[in-house]
Amino acid sequence: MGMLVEGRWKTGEFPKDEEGRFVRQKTTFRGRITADGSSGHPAEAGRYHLYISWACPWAHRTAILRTVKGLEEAISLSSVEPYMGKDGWTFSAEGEFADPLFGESHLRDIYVRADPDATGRVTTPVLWDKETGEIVNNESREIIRMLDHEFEELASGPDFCPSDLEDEIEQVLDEIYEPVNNGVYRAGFATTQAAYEEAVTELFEALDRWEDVLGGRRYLCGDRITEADWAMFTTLVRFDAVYHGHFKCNIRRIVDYPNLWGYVRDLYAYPGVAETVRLDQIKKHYYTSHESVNPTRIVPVGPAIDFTIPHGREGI
Ligand SMILES: N[C@@H](CCC(=O)N[C@@H](CS)C(=O)NCC(=O)O)C(=O)O
Repeated sequence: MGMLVEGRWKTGEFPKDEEGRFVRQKTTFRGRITADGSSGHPAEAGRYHLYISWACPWAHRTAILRTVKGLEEAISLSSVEPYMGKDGWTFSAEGEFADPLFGESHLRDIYVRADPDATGRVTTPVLWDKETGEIVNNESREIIRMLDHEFEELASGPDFCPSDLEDEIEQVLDEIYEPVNNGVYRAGFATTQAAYEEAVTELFEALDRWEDVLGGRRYLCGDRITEADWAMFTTLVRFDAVYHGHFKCNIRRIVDYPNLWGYVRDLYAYPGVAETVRLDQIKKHYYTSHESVNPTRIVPVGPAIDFTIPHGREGI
């Protein structure tokens, strides 16, 4: 792991507090694309590029919104290599993981292009404006909202944050963030028993609660799929393959929860979504990148999970 300090790369450990709890750093680029262009980043076809990692659950949300909003033609996308070592995220010289815009070798080079004095972690996703040569935003929750709402002229597909549900969606996004989306990392990167147990307990309390909720409604906010579901999905779809073993989130598996397991399959079946789930890269990233957690870097072969089993949740 490392980070940029005034445009220079510094290597170091995962940030943690005095009790050994993993501390996620705040993101730094918080601009907006707007339909009317008032922000300086107008919604235009061909203008923006999404740098993602197929392995990363935060980036995965943005790749899903791009697909389900029918924006694949309008917004280009590429992935970094799944392995993230002391140099951070890297591009390969050619092929699937190359940088299609500048041919750079590291994702940090993109950050430094945007800001020669950039300070902070070099994270995916990155929403790049080809016209201004800037990073518009690198916070997934904000990027998915922009893809959902600001590309009306170019997008197809439903509104995943309709105004009548917006407050509830925001509330659910907040509610799942700490115990679930970030909770798996807090468990996995904890460096004390107490910090790990605190995170894993909160995580499974939250999963147990959502299991109950999903017994009575098809999706987190009712009968429509929303941004909150895509945010939950990218954590749950990785859960049994990486968080259960690698991050020691092993009180239960998702397949042990009838409602959560059906819910994941329901979302997986949404047109285009299965192609965004790259389990090979997910496993490779987690098991090989976190040397302190898995020093042998052996990638487990299992578990055998079939996300295509009919979910049977239509009537809920
Ligand atoms: N708040 C960010 C978090 C993004 C994030 O932490 N991405 C991870 C990959 S899963 C990353 O790039 N980590 C590299 C690092 O922290 O150095 C978001 O939701 O977009």
